[in-house]
Amino acid sequence: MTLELSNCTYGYRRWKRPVLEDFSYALPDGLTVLLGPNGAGKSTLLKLAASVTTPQKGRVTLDGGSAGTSAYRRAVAWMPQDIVPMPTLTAREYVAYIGWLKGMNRADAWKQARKALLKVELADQTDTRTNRLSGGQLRRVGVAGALVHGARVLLLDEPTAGMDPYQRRVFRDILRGLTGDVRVLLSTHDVADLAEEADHVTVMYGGTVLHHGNTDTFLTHTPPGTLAGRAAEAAYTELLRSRGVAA
Ligand SMILES: Nc1ncnc2c1ncn2[C@@H]1O[C@H](COP(=O)(O)OP(=O)(O)OP(=O)(O)O)[C@@H](O)[C@H]1O
Repeated sequence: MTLELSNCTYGYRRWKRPVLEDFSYALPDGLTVLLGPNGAGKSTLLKLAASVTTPQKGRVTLDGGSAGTSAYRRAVAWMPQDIVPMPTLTAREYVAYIGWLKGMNRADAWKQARKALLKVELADQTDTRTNRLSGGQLRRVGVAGALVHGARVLLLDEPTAGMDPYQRRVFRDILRGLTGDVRVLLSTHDVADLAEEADHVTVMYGGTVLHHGNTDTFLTHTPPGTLAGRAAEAAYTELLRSRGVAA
């Protein structure tokens, strides 16, 4: 199963330089952590892969099938960077609605929404309206939304931002518990928290991929003498520095 962006160009404004230009990327198996400074293009890459936006040039495909088809949308889950609460919907209704939009029937979506909320430990908030949830709780609702339809590819935009340390751990356990050939691309600034969990690390800067490889290769950039638990963070900083890029 391969999700691929081939020679994609995408810009938000016609008169401005595109954010991604002739950009190609193939999502490897397992968990890939996407790192990069603010404005590097991480969210843009995730939105194109999620088929939320369409490239002005190039193709986005899953096993050769084009993005935008219902099969593609069903197979690919996206958690946006900003989860917008819907005041009229409860947490369970919100997650079920995502499932329904992804092609599930109402009964399945309703049932799976509860299961997904249990996974993110929000069983006690299923009937709470989404505008009454805290920022961290709302992000967990977003994670539940990405899990609800049993997607084969999860695209998660800063899923742990605003989560407390315990919930970040619950989230890591959810990732470890994914079974079968589920591929995950996850953008984060919590380098220390997630990069060492990953199978692969992609670092973006200025709309290009600065580094892409397995986590061991990424960690070879860690300077000697780095404190335990800081290896990923130090490797990231060193990598940017060695390429003349300020983090
Ligand atoms: N809706 C938009 N309209 C215009 N420009 C945008 C829009 N969204 C993003 N951009 C621009 O596109 C570039 C890439 O942004 P993107 O959100 O993909 O970066 P990012 O790596 O996800 O950043 P961050 O870590 O801050 O979330 C930035 O220069 C940003 O200003």
